[in-house]
Amino acid sequence: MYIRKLYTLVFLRNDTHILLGLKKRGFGVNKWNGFGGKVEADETILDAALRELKEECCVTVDRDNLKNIGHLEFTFTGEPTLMDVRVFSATVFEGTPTETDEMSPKWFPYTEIPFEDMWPDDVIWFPYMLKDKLFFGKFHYKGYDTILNYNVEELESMQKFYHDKTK
Ligand SMILES: Nc1ncnc2c1[nH]c(=O)n2[C@H]1C[C@H](O)[C@@H](COP(=O)(O)OP(=O)(O)OP(=O)(O)O)O1
Repeated sequence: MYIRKLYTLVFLRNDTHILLGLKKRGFGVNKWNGFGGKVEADETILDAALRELKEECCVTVDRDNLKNIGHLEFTFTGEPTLMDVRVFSATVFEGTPTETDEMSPKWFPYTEIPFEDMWPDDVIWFPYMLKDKLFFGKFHYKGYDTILNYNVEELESMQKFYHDKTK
């Protein structure tokens, strides 16, 4: 039985590029990733996603333009925590992505995503996101560099996925 901790992860995209941020401190330092973090006790997942995006790269997204596109679960050998990461994407946003204390943002063409400097799982599930498919990925790590086993599947609908999950 794991202790589930909720996180958000937001990607801004256009037809050719995706915005990633280089993490400047803390968990995942020096890795490129989307923008996100822990969901606080007093906020909804959507509110947390919007807050983290603003805090980390100074961009705001209207909540109607933030689409839940995937669900990721990470477990680690010998650790009681399950990281439950809700993945979002937006193509419409306000503001210019700007460096903050936590993240340094940069647009990458889809053909030049720096997977060698990202979490090892990203190269496995990014193709679903880039093909606009909904997805559920589960990864079990030894430490933070080695994936011991994983499964990724395409989903029909996020609503159905969460509905079925709570049955
Ligand atoms: N393996 C993997 N692949 C892709 N994305 C992630 C991981 N592990 C992760 O943690 N993440 C994502 C999930 C979150 O968006 C961040 C981690 O959030 P974190 O920076 O720890 O949370 P904050 O609330 O911002 O933390 P503080 O620095 O404020 O304490 O990475």
